[in-house]
Amino acid sequence: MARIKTDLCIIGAGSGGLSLAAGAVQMGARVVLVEGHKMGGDCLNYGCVPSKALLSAAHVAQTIRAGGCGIAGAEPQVDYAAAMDHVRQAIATIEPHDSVERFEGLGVRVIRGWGRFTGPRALQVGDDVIRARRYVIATGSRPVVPPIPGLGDVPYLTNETLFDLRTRPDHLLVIGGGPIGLEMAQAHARLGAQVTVIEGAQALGREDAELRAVVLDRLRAEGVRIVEGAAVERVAGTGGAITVQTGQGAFTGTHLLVAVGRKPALDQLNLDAAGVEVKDGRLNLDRGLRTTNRRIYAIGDAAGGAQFTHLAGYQAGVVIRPILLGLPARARADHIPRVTYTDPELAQIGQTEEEARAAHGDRLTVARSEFAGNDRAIASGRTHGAIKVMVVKGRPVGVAIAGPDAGELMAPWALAVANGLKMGAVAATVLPYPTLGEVNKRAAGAYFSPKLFENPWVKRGVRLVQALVP
Ligand SMILES: Cc1cc2nc3c(=O)[nH]c(=O)nc-3n(C[C@H](O)[C@H](O)[C@H](O)COP(=O)(O)OP(=O)(O)OC[C@H]3O[C@@H](n4cnc5c(N)ncnc54)[C@H](O)[C@@H]3O)c2cc1C
Ligand SMILES: NC(=O)c1ccc[n+]([C@@H]2O[C@H](COP(=O)([O-])OP(=O)(O)OC[C@H]3O[C@@H](n4cnc5c(N)ncnc54)[C@H](O)[C@@H]3O)[C@@H](O)[C@H]2O)c1
Repeated sequence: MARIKTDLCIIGAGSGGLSLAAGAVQMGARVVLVEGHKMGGDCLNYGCVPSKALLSAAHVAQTIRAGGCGIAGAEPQVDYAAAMDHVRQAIATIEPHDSVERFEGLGVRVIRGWGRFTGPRALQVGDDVIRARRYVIATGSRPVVPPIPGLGDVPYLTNETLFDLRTRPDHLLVIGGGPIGLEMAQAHARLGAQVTVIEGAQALGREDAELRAVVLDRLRAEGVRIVEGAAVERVAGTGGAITVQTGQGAFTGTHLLVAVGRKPALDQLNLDAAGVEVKDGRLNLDRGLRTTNRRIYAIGDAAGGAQFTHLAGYQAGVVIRPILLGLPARARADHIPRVTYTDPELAQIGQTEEEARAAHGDRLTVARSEFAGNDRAIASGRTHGAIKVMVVKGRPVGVAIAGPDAGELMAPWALAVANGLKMGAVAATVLPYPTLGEVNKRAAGAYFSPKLFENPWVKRGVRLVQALVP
């Protein structure tokens, strides 16, 4: 048995743990990183990377199928196993960046095994006991498996097994119309599968109602069946013929994907022994992401908030301040963007129109711009969608974009919201023509144009100057 003393022990080598380990060791701390399964965690192995790689394969198929700009469409020859090879290739290309070798090269001590607290300052991994000045729980999340009668008896998929498929499902049933469900629904439909999404409430229910509809309409137009308000009553069948019985009828498919959310992975940590309080499956954290044990912090999906790789990375930057430098830190949430990578993409930062209206009432102005009015979108035949900017006292409090490259278009708004910039900062930019990015400037312009063009004082002033100034 080895007794290891260190400054910082990070449990989980996923998006959050790796960011923190790389930052902390390069700033001079002694760092131990504990990983029980695959380096890179969910994002690399079962999440962002495989899902975006499969969506890209599906995008190629759809581009061929749809044609456009004067080019006739044709049914693409889809080799599902080859598309999954592309997924594997994408993972393999990124893998070295997250590998044990790279992190050991940086000076991190990487220990492979599952970590379990045996006391307030002791973590056991196999035969090793780690005594650290500070610990960070970065153990991610696991798929929620809802207590649906019969589910345990059918061979269902989750994001952890979906990317192992080598043969395209003939008919994929998806329970859950969140980002996982819809991204994978569109990917599979474009690769030639029949797809039915069964959603208990509203698909993409947290998103801006108007722009959510833009995405759902497109998916439906491409043949994805989306049944909303369908409470699942039971599941039955065998591989190849699985039936999901809902309040809205029964749906039978060949495969079933369960995508109804993910819960923090805390079970294995024996948190009681460490004096870390957990309530309803969530850690009790202060605003600086510290648990009820002052030596233990949590970041990423394990922290129990929104679940995004960039959020985990941001939170790594938050906890590094108190842990390494003894400085106070507070985690913000208002400036974290999110994107659902369907086509069109749906991107959001801050408040949706509904949330902003509830919070700010008449003080809210919604400035908008349509892709149909953007010259680049017109030239490339991708005119579906719009941007809405929720503005209070001249500052954006929320931005929602549905349309081509919506995620990329969020960049200036992420800058504005993070730094408290006013609409004038976006309106004052000069952007290359023709770019999709001009929708952002157009939306900012739309905020100012009533103030400028519908203002009688401005008109009077202009008339006066024209009459009096020689
Ligand atoms: C299908 C899918 C698509 C997604 N797409 C996106 C996207 O496009 N953009 C985005 O921002 N986010 C996306 N996400 C979310 C993103 O993957 C997560 O938010 C992110 O991975 C969280 O990082 P993390 O470090 O908290 O956890 P993880 O990356 O999951 O890492 C946790 C690690 O901890 C390890 N671990 C757990 N318990 C222990 C223990 N006791 N001891 C040792 N090790 C342990 C695990 O093995 C794992 O490697 C997606 C998720 C899914 C499922
Ligand atoms: N592009 C991205 O950033 C991205 C992509 C995928 C996943 N993620 C993250 O991963 C996490 C998990 O994603 P997700 O889509 O599984 O979860 P989610 O919680 O976002 O969506 C789950 C959906 O399933 C529905 N649902 C729940 N129980 C149900 C039931 N019994 N029957 C029918 N419908 C039911 C919910 O109403 C909800 O619409 C999310 O936090 C998400 O942010 C992010």
